[in-house]
Amino acid sequence: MPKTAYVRTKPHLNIGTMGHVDHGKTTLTAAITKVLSDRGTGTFVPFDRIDRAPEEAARGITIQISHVEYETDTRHYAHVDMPGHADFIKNMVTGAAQLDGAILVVSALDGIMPQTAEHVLLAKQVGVRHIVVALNKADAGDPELTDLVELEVRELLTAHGYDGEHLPVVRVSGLRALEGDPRWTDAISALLDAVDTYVPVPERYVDAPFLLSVENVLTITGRGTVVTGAVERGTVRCGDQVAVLGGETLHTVVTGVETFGKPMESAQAGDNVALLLRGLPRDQVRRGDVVARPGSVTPRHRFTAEMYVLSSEEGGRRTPLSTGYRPQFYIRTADVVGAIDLGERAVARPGETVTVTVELGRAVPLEPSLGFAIREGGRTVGAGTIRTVEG
Ligand SMILES: Nc1nc2c(ncn2[C@@H]2O[C@H](COP(=O)(O)OP(=O)(O)OP(=O)(O)O)[C@@H](O)[C@H]2O)c(=O)[nH]1
Ligand SMILES: [Mg+2]
Repeated sequence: MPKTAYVRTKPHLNIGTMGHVDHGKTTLTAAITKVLSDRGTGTFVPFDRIDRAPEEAARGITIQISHVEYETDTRHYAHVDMPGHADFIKNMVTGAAQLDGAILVVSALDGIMPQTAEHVLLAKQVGVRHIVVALNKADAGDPELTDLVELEVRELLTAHGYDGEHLPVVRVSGLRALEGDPRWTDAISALLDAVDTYVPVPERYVDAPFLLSVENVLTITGRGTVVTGAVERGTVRCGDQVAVLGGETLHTVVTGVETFGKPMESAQAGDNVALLLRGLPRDQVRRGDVVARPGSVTPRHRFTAEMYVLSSEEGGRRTPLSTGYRPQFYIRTADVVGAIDLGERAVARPGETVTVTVELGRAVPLEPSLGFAIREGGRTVGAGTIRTVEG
């Protein structure tokens, strides 16, 4: 079946909803697509199409459950609504989401809750530079209480290094907007205007060698193996030779490039894409592998980094960690065990920033200024930035 090609007419940005469980992220995401489909620049994606498991999505090669796409007058957006708290953590710390900006959803009825704070902290650590706040459920909240919630949210954001005083806070009701109530569809438009104006178009490294960190691997019957993810840098087009860096380095050719089910002539840094790879067996590539221009990156085991150890209030450890500690490292979309060496320092206490040397259990492409998070027993206990790569 012929498909309409993707035509790049507006800058593309990646945004997403974050916030405490049940504060209305998915409802708001659905409401945004509804308002934009009424304006004629998007397709309505109902709640239950956003909130579902990836295996259930069988259409096209780019379906990623939690991604929806839409356009405002000035931009094309890929919007990721992470289905649950665990997915949020995973996507944020691995950089899979690669958000240029985020919509922090806070229920006007409940105010700041533990995951509100945790998501703000993580967003800051993974380099999300711009946050717009949606005070959701404003239809049901008392306006004075909502004022207090707004103050509280602004303070939280300021405490984490965001411009809490000035950043946009918009009162919305995802639920009422979905029902078509004009007061609340207008509020969604106001939220989108705030995102359009407050989140700048980021600098894209389109001239750098191509690199994509694999988020998902799919098999399309009759076509082959497809990898999905966000292009971190460079450009890629059909016919390009690429290296797949995982266990061992494999060489292949890109035979299809799509975004949201539409073929593209060329994808560039920032785009969410699916790449069809020639003759690559499904079991030869997995989440966390890197697809890159051949010769442009080398997998490595060892690096030094500055690392922040989360305090227990931030959901981190209560006890210090010491040399020999072996947490899971989340680097791009990869998840790999690594041993920490603190050098002359005996221990690192929660709340401290330390310099560490890390030896990973498996080689992955590394480079200075790349971010990572460390997790143990299902929670994030630290986050850092690579300073030097050693071998
Ligand atoms: N009154 C009111 N209720 C809302 C609004 N938005 C969402 N809700 C309700 O809040 C509940 C949670 O909404 P979701 O959109 O699933 O929340 P979520 O943040 O995506 O939840 P998780 O993905 O589980 O973290 C549902 O029962 C919604 O109907 C709103 O604007 N007003
Ligand atoms: Mg949800």
